[in-house]
Amino acid sequence: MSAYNIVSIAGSDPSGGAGIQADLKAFSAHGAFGMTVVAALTAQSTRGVTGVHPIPADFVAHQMDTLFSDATVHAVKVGMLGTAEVTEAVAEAIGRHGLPHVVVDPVMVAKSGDRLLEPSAVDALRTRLLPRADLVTPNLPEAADLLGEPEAADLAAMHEQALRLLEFGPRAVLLKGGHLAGEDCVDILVAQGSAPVEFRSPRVRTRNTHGTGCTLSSSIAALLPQRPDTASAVGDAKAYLTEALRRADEIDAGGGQGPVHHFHAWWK
Ligand SMILES: Nc1ncnc2c1ncn2[C@@H]1O[C@H](COP(=O)(O)OP(=O)(O)O)[C@@H](O)[C@H]1O
Ligand SMILES: Cc1ncc(COP(=O)(O)OP(=O)(O)O)c(N)n1
Repeated sequence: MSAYNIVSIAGSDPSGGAGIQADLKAFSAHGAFGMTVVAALTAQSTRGVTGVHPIPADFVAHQMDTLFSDATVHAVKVGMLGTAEVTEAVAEAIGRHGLPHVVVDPVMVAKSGDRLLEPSAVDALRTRLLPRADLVTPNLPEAADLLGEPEAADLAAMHEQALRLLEFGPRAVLLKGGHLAGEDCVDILVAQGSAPVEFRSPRVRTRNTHGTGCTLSSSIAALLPQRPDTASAVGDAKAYLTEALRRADEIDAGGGQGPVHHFHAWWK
């Protein structure tokens, strides 16, 4: 019997590399039982997003209420929400159900450049959802958008922005540095009352980085109930992701930017 039920509240990526499909794979890879609340549909392949179809906010809330009135949930990962209405409904239901270990990946734009959150929803994300998050995991463009300032260009600026993001109310911020140039990919974890922690991994030279943010945040959500603290969950999740990137070229899911290898530890 699996000890942990982890829920992904996120969008669907039919190509399987990001969104709820990636989240379920990452949950499973970490020995957790995955559940989903579908918050948006996309038409998407490794070459990009060709369409977004929102789910009515009341039906997203209905999925949450139905699931949480039955199952015990040990952690939650929130990803693509698409609209302000869905963002508000998810934030409200998280509060109403008192969900534990809430990891928010504030998905705004895919690596292909396609917009996944309508611009008018950024305020709801900032003011309604972030205060309910135990951990928020923006990449550099998302952090800049949330703060309304230019993207951090070095580690010092990343530290400053991570601390300013804490002021929106999450208990911790993991600012991801994959978009900075350099031999290493460095992410910074800050939390109220503790010293910042840097997580550094060698940059893997692969084109197949689709879904790295989804995979990292869902791995952290799966590990939080299994680890003594957030830093330990982040460190183990990043090590898993780095290996998934090293083995990414073994998967052939299309002709564009492909997925990471979620099951690198099992498939020989
Ligand atoms: N080529 C790479 N090699 C190793 N780690 C990477 C690589 N690209 C991104 N990462 C790591 O993947 C995670 C997500 O990356 P990032 O690109 O910053 O966010 P997103 O996928 O949301 O755009 C971070 O831990 C980052 O350091
Ligand atoms: C449905 C869906 N959700 C999220 C994303 C973005 O995922 P992310 O992990 O940030 O990866 P990239 O798109 O940046 O490669 C998505 N594309 N689709």
